[in-house]
Amino acid sequence: MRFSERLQQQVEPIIERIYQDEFIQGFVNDDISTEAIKHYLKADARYLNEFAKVYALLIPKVNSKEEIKFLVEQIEFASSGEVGAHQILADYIGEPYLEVIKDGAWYPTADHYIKHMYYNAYAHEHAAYTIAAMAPCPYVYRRLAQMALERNNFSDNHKLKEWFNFYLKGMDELMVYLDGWLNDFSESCSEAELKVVERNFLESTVHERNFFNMAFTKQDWEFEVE
Ligand SMILES: Cc1ncc(CN)c(N)n1
Repeated sequence: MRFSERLQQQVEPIIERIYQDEFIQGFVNDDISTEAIKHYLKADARYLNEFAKVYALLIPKVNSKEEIKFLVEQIEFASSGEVGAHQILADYIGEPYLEVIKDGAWYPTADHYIKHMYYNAYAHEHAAYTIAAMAPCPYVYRRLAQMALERNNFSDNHKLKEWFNFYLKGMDELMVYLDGWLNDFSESCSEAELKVVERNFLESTVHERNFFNMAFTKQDWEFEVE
């Protein structure tokens, strides 16, 4: 079994838990609170902006023109293309997207997650450490979309079906690339290095779960600012 497949098998129980948690069940049942969606959008708009910048940090770590082009395309997608998925949620709650995200914030869980990626980008020269921390981002969303669309027969009136469709279609090429990088690394690195990379993937999958729960519970910092 290839390394990427082993990782994906390992995180399947975590993704099943994410699917069963209140946030995604709210999407499946087309019944999620406006406040939870707003919290998610405020956090995710910031997260995707930084996620795009983490891709930029990978450019000096790769060599071929093709890899550079791929990273540039992903910067474009994370910073602009994925707004399409956010727009579906803004339409669902009937509020203008830019208004919702204008006072976005780094809530504790989102903050922890993005720092996990930045740490790996700066602490390790090889791109695989960062890629392993980033790969659950598209992988978990595509898997959730597959689960939701396979397990439910959504009616044409289901308002959040489009959100699942967005992530079902858009992630394939990206996953082929990320898996390829991880598999190449796994063939040349030591056991100890592989353990760190594996852990990064697992930790980010847990971060994905925490991020949805952060939105559902409207998590915030517990201190007052003057
Ligand atoms: C936190 C998070 N993780 C993943 C995705 C899907 N790219 C996202 N928009 N936000």
